[in-house]
Amino acid sequence: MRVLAIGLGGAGSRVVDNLYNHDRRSKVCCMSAVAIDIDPNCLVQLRHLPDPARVFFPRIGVENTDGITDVIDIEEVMTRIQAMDTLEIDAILLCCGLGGSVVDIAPLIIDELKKSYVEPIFALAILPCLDEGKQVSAKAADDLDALQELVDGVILFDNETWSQKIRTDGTAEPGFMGQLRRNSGPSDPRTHFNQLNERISRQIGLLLRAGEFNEFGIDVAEVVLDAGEVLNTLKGNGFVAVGYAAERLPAGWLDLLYRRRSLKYFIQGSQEKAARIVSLAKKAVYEEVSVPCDLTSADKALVLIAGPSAELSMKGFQTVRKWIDRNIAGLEMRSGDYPVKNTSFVGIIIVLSGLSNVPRVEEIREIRTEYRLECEEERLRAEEEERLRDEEAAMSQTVSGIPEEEGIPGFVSPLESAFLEESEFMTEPSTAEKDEMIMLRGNSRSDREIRDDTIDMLPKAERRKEDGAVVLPPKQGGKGIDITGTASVTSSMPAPKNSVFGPKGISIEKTAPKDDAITSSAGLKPVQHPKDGSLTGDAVSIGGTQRPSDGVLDKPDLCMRRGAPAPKDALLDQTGQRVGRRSPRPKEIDPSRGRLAVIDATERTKDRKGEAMDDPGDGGITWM
Ligand SMILES: Nc1nc2c(ncn2[C@@H]2O[C@H](COP(=O)(O)OP(=O)(O)OP(=O)(O)O)[C@@H](O)[C@H]2O)c(=O)[nH]1
Repeated sequence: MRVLAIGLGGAGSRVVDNLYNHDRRSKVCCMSAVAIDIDPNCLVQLRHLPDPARVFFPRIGVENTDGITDVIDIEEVMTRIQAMDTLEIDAILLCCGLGGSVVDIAPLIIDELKKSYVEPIFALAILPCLDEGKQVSAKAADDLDALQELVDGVILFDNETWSQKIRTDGTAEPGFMGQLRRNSGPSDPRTHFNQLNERISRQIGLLLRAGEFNEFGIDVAEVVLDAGEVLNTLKGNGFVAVGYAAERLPAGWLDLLYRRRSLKYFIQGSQEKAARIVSLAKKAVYEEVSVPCDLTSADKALVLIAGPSAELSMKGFQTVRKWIDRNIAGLEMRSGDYPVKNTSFVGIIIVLSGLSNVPRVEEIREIRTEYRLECEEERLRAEEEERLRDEEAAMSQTVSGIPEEEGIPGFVSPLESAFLEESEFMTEPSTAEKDEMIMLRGNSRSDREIRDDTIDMLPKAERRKEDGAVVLPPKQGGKGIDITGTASVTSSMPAPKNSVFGPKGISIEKTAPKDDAITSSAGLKPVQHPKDGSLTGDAVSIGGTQRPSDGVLDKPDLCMRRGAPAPKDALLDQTGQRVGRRSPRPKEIDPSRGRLAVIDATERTKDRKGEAMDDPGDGGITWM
């Protein structure tokens, strides 16, 4: 049949070059060929294709091979193809190495070819070797899937199988040449590819020439196999395997004379010929097939025997036909002979088409699945590492005091938190706490009466309602807590060491009491945990939860000390005064700090002024 062969990339170009050579050597000349590549070296090294058939697209401005479709101009490719002699072609054959980069343009070219040609398009797809890596195999599986959808049939050739076979055959070869090959070690890639391409050209080339003949080398066939039958076998969108086996005929004049003379030898000879065809057929299917496959999974088959017409045993041919016909899954079975005059070889081609069980295809698909999983794992691992790095960076920033990035929560341990809080507390002005206390102060105003009645230790006449003392709102369902009473006891003593009365007066919040009734104000702290001995007396019971009835407290002469045991504090004992009496102001502490109201700086100023003006002689105890 007449074929337009298009080679894509390095592999495709070399294969087409070799096919072209076989076609020209057979003098059948049924092939037009073109090679497309982005590697100039590859095109230059082709040995048989004419220069116009080599189409080169320089990779200019494209960094990686992902943009191969940008490098190769499909319109230019189509122009070059249409300029060739393609008028009488029966089919288009696209040759490419799967897993490469140039094969990526195959779908685009096929689309364009379908617009211009009605002839069937087949692909000759070369599967990569396993040692080329999982990525190449995975891409090969993708390429294969893409091609299978677009073309009428995919002829598979497995580099892995044939590379191993060539190595084994080379080392097993007897004689001097075999010894030479064994000593020379592994062949270089170019020689190795040439050997592979030679195999491809024999298998596919002979098939393409079936039905074609020339006046010099080809006899008339007994069972003619025309191009249409070959094409019908290949069609069907399935995978195609081509088995090819050949044997050199015994040579020499003596053998020829002996055969002509002896009837016995003639009978033996015809059996040998039939047996040769059968053994060649088995070899073609089981050993020399382009891709190992399951014969019984084939949908269609074609048998073609070739050689000198005298050597083509019709008996053997029929036996092979029956054998294939019985074993394939489908019903389509075609066969023919291809007599060649001037050859010393007998060969057979068996085409198995519509294959559903090709182990190597399954293998590269499994490799693809594995590879994708590995890529996914790799991606997840990279993301996890990235996340951990970010977290570590955020933590180190937090620890070193660098503000965290917005939106990224940082983790601070309780110890660090306390440390930071302490630092802030020691350095910041107490404005925030003052605000909070101002709010409490509002509450205290509303309860001032209660406070005054509860803990007044001074003569009532001397007490002012506007003395600025703060009283917490009464605990729900019960008793009001008098901060003033509490504080008054404390303030009568020298400033306690407790941090509650730290220099800034803010430590109240830091040592917040546990009692839920006083969570809104830290001012109760000194009452609950007094460290000063003076707090063990009357003042504690006053500032505590015991609330006397209003009627009792309204008595003007009521003095808490009278009902309580004498305080143990030596200071109080010495003075012999009532607790409620003003004591000298401690020098080191601003007297106003004894009151909760002093937290607010402005209020404190006002209060100080108010005290100075309105309440100058309260005896000292109201300063707190
Ligand atoms: N049978 C055979 N296979 C080949 C040959 N050259 C390469 N291959 C195989 O084909 C696959 C694709 O290789 P190439 O066709 O050279 O790749 P490309 O499309 O030119 O693109 P690059 O990946 O850039 O080289 C490789 O993985 C090989 O397995 C060759 O000459 N003969």
